[in-house]
Amino acid sequence: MANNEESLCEAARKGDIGKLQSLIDSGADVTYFDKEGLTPLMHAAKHGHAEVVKALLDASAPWNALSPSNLSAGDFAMENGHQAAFDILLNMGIQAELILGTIARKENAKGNSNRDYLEDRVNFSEDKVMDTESKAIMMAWEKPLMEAHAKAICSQGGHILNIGFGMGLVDTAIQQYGPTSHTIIEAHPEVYDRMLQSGWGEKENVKIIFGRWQDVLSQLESYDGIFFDTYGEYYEDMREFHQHLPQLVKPGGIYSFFNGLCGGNPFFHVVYCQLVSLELENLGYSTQLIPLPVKDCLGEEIWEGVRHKYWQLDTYYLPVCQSIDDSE
Ligand SMILES: C[S@@+](CC[C@H](N)C(=O)[O-])C[C@H]1O[C@@H](n2cnc3c(N)ncnc32)[C@H](O)[C@@H]1O
Repeated sequence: MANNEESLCEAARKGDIGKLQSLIDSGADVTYFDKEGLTPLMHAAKHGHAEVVKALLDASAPWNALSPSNLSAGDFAMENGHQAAFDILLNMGIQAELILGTIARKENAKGNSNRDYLEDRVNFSEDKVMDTESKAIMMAWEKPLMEAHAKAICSQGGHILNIGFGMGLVDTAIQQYGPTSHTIIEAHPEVYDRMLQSGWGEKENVKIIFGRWQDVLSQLESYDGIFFDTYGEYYEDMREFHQHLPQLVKPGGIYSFFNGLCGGNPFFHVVYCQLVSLELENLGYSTQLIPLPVKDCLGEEIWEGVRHKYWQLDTYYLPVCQSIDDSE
């Protein structure tokens, strides 16, 4: 059973491109998982056979299939330091996601992706805010990251916009820079009530706008610093927000966002970091990704009672985006 496919895996392991190609031509299944749960593409990537990786991708081998330990071919290439194979897989991932994005835009369900979340209850505790499915909306371990984001977007002073209040960590840090104005958009009624109860409505330089950012765009001005960190939305929603940056960011202004993109898989995270940088570049923004080590703030106990571990990587890449015209 599956003799051709076992031979395909073997040819991929050995880098035998001739054998591999003839197996593909005779109809061997490139989507096959062997008894270890690995695909021919994973074997080729693990051993750094770039030519074989390319041939398998050309034959429609899935670039994003996962092994039982949740690793993709790109992760195997990355772990083993095979740059050429890694580059081919990275390129493939970016192209595939660009196409997916185009399809998503065409099928756009009119941007109501987190309607259920916004109508549901929210549980607040000292170290996290959770939804009713025990998924974390925001967690206290992110505090140093939020402080670093605040520092980046407040570096020009002036008028600051934050989208998504959560635990108010980034907003507390923004206040420490004494901005001229500090606008906060928050869409969840319970988070909004809590903001008011804790005095955010009385701060002199703070303006709170209640609603989804999509619905309140007409109330916005332009800002020296903007931070975007919502919950329950898709990459496509953030991409839609990015289309508004030219109107929202003042000349010389800084934009940043919570970079939790594919935070559960190292290779997919690299794909999305590159993808978002590329898409921002097409809008006229350069993106610097500043590495911040996070391993030390992430003990296993942090995730107790949390259903989805949304971050599993050792380094956080904090994006700092600026108009390309400003940085020239
Ligand atoms: C991850 S939390 C933000 C955490 C925040 N950066 C902090 O430092 O605590 C996301 C917040 O965005 C809000 N939110 C979700 N979708 C939104 C939308 N479309 N517009 C505005 N706020 C939204 C959620 O209710 C939640 O309070």
